Amino acid sequence: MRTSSDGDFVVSPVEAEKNGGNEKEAATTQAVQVAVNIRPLIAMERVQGCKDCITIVPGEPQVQIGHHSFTFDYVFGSIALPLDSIFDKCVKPLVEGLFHGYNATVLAYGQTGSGKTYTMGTGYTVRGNTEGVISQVMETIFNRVEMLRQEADFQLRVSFIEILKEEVHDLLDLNPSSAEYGYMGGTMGAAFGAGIKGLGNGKPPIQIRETISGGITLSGVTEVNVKSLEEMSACLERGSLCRATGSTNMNSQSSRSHAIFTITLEQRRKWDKLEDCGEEYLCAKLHLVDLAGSERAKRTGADGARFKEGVHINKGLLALGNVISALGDDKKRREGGHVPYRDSKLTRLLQDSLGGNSRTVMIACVSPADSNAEETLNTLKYANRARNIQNKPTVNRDPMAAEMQQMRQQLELMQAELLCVRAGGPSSTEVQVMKQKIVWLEASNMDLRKELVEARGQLESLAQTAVESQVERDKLKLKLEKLRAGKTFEELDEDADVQTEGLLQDYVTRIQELECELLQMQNSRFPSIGSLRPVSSQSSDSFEDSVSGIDFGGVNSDGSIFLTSGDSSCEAETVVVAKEWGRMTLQENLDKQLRELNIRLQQKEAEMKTFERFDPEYLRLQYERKLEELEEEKRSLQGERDRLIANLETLANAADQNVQIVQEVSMQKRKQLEPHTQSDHKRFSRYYGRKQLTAACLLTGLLQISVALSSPLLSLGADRLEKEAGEIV
Ligand SMILES: Nc1ncnc2c1ncn2[C@@H]1O[C@H](COP(=O)(O)OP(=O)(O)OP(=O)(O)O)[C@@H](O)[C@H]1O
Repeated sequence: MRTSSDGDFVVSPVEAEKNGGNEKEAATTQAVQVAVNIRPLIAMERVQGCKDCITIVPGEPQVQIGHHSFTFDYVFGSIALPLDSIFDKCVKPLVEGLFHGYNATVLAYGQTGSGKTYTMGTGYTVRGNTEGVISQVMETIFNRVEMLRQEADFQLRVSFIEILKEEVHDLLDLNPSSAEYGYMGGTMGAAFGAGIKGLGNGKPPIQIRETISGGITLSGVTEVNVKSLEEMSACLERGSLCRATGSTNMNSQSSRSHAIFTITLEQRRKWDKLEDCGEEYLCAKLHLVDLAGSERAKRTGADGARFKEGVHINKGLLALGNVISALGDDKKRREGGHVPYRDSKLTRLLQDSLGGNSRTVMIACVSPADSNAEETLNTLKYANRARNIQNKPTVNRDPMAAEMQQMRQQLELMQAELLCVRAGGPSSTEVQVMKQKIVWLEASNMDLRKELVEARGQLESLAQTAVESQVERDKLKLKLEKLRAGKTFEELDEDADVQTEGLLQDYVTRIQELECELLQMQNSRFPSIGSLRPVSSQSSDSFEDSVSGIDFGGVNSDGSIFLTSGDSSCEAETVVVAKEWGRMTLQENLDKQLRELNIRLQQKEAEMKTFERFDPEYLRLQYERKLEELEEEKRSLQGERDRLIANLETLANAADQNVQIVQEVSMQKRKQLEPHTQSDHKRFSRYYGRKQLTAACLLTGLLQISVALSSPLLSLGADRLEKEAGEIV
């Protein structure tokens, strides 16, 4: 992992490979970055005639000391990168990461007097050194907060502690406990020590604790909420003044403790900006660590308290070195070897920063003086090992806060829905569901409508067939009436076209009238026919039997038919009545079918209206069932029609025989009447001729009905009968 040109962390292919090619792991594992900061020779060193013992490879982050060569992530100072670019190159990306929820640590390490405090700016005074990393961090954070104020609410807290002789001290506690008082060696301690002495506030000492998620926290530490750069700077200055410092031969103001200035950044995304990043609550910490410098008592000249401090400092740094070694050893790490974090308070506190949930940069501060060459070499070796440490920074979300946010979002959604419902509208989700349902229902409704139109078309076609049959029936009936009235076939043909047109126009009214008429005829004139009328299911045999059992009378003066028994001279009238009866039957059947079809059509329309309210799948099934029923009925009707045609054929055969009988009778009558007077003969011939004509016309009409019902067989019979009728005329 190295920084890209714009300062963001990137994973190098080598590191990805090191992580077993696991992209996800590679993306979340980052090595500790190490920068070497070579301060210039200070006045004291110059006075001592020290020489620069560090060589820098131009353009490369490489340093050489003696015959040792080291490569780091960055090298600052001397002819390398300018010192003031440390923040931009190393620390700024960490500050950016802080706003994305990543913990970060900047750790300054080095021998005493190597420039750690100077670099970090932990010895900050508002009027003093403002060039250190911390002051730039603070400035950058507040600039960024100002920039993002529209998107999120930020809360900043700072804490400042030092670890002195394995004790954690709160540098921001205005009322330190008596236990802490004794260690107040800094400016502040000197200033306020007398006032505080013996006035312990009973506050329990700061303790290092591990959270459930494995993070390290300090219980009992003072966290100051800061709202401005000034407030934060004041905290830094206050803590810096309280920090234990002391004068040694190596550094007139040597830090006698490890100091950790921690900035905690909490951010809550504003509701309307949540979509941008998807994170509602983030909390990250930036530890700015200024370690006490390693020292050699011989060189620092420390004795007494200073010596003891030095021992503790070195002890802590040794523990840190062991942790770095353990973490930096690939083999040990793979084997899950023990990392001695608990060996010191320093390592315990830096547990997250080294090998844990943090992005970490170590700034190894070194003196270029040849007098410090041995310590510098040790520092570089130490730093070089730290480069192998792999951290696993993760975005810090507060699970409780995330859950709270989820609930808050739900609440807001429900409130919005409630408002919407109160305003009379359904919820947005419901609207979506309803819209989809409407689209689907409209499509299925359209299909059903199409099917309905087709079904109506079929029904209309059937109705049209029935109408045509009825029209044909009317025409035949009219012809029959005209023949009865004494008109010839030629006269009938002349009138046919005009009358057909008229018949079609008056179809509906005429058919009703004719039906009534026929009914009246049945009831008043031919009561016995009622007993002969076959039902549609009656067999042709029974029908034939019924017909053969009738004795027909004759024709009344008005042309109507009457019944009598045993009069052979009226057999022609029998045929006429039989044909009339057959035609009536057919007519009635057709009427019945038409009525049934109309009823079914009405039922279907009613059903369709009902079905529109139901589930489309249910409608489809219902409709399929109905279609099957219709198909079945259609087949039944076709069977019925076939049976009727067969009946008519039988009737036609019977009529054929009757015509033959009529002819024979006619011949006999003619022979008998030959001797009578011419006038009688003419009258007699005219009378029988008219009857025969009537019979022939009826036969023709009857067979035309058959033609209308698509019976090719009867069509042939019709031609023959017509021909015969012509001969009779
Ligand atoms: N980059 C620099 N330019 C000029 N002077 C520097 C630089 N870095 C450090 N110094 C000077 O070197 C001296 C030692 O610096 P500093 O106190 O920061 O060292 P230190 O590593 O913190 O020492 P200790 O561990 O004893 O606290 C100081 O006088 C400081 O002003």
